[in-house]
Amino acid sequence: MKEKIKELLQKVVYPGFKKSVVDFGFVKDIEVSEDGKKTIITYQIPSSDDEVAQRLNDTTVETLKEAGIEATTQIIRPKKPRETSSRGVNKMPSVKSFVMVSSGKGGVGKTTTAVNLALALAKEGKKVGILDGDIYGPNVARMLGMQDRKPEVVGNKVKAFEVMGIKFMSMANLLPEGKALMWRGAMLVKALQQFMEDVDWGELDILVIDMPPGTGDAQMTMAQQVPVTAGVAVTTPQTVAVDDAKRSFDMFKQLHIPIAGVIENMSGFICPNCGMEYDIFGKGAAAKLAKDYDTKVLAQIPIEPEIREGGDTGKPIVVSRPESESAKRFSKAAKELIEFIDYVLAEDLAGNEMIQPIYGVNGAPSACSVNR
Ligand SMILES: Nc1ncnc2c1ncn2[C@@H]1O[C@H](COP(=O)(O)OP(=O)(O)OP(=O)(O)O)[C@@H](O)[C@H]1O
Repeated sequence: MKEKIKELLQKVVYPGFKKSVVDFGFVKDIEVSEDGKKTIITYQIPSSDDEVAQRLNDTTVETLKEAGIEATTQIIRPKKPRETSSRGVNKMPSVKSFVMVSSGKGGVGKTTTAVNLALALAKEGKKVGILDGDIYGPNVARMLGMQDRKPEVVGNKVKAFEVMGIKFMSMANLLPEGKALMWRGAMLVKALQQFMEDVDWGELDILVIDMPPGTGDAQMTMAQQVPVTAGVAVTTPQTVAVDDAKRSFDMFKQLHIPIAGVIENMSGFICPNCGMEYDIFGKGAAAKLAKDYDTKVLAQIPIEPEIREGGDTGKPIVVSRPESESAKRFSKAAKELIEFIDYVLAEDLAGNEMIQPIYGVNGAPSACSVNR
C-alpha cells in the first residue's frame, strides 16, 4: 500500500518547481491505516513559507482523494527567519525566562498555582523568583507567610525577599494595605515597571509572574517589558471557568506569548480520610480546551483541604506535604514546564518586538501596536 501511495505522490509537484516531492526526496514517512483508506504523509521541505506548505498539503489531499484515500500531512519546515533584528524589550536581563500565570476570572486558584509551581520549579534545581503582579489582590505574600515583612533597600534597589528557596516581591510588602486598589491604567503600568526595574532579583532561571485575573493592562504591560517565555492558564473544570480560560489563551496569542498549557485546579476532591478521589465539578473540560489550542494540560490539581490551609498559613503544599498527590502533580507540571521553556529558548520563540507601544513605554502608554 505504501508503494501505491508513493506512486501517487509522484504526481504531487513541489510548489513553484517542476519535480515531484518524491523526486526531490521530501517524503520522509508514509503511514497507512489498516483498511488502506487513510494515510498520514510526513514531508520535510526546505521552505519556511506558510503558503508553500499550504499548497503542498492541498495538492496532496486532492491527489489522494482522487484515488479514494483520505490524506493528512505533517510538514517539517525550517524555522522562519526573524522578522526584525531585535527580539524586543527586556527590562530584566538577569532573568533567563518568564512564566506568566493567568486566569480569565478570580478565585480559580491562580495564586495558589503560581506559588506551588514556583516552589516545584525550584525543587527541580532552578533559580526561581515569583513576582506578585496581582496588584489589586496581592496574595502571594500571605501564601508564602511573608505578609508582614518590610523590604530592605540596598543602594537604589529594593532587595527581593528569599523564602523557601525562591525569591519574591509583592505590592503587599511595598504599600499600606488596600492602597493599590484604586489604581488603574498609567499608575498600574508604572507600578509594574518599578517591580521590574527597581527590585534586585539577582540572577534567575525562571521568574513566575502571578497576574491579576482577567486580560487587561497588567498583562499587556508585562508582556511589553519582558519577553514572556511561557503562558500558563489556570481554570476550574466548570464550563464557565473554562470559557474564561479561553480568554487567557486568546490573550497569550495576541501578545505573542508561547502557550505552555493549562492547569485544571479543583479537579476532583481527595478525601483526607480515605484518600479516594471524587469527581465533583466534572473533569476533562480543560483537556478539550488544550486540544483546541494545540497545547496540553500540565496538571489536574484536586481540591485538597490542605491546599487551602497551606495557603492561609503560609505553608504551600509543595513544601509542607511533598508526598501529597497535589504536590506530586505540581512537580510533574514543573518538569513539563521546564521542558517547554527549554524548547522555546532553544528555538528562540519568545520575543515582544511585535507588541511594543506606539508612543514609548515611559509615559502613560496604553496604545499598542499588536502586529499579527
Ligand atoms: N486545589 C485546591 N484545594 C483547596 N483549596 C484551594 C485549591 N486551590 C485554591 N484553593 C483555595 O481557594 C482560594 C482561592 O485561591 P487563590 O487565591 O489561589 O485564587 P485566585 O484565582 O488567585 O484568586 P484571585 O484571583 O481572587 O486572587 C484560596 O483560599 C485557596 O487556598
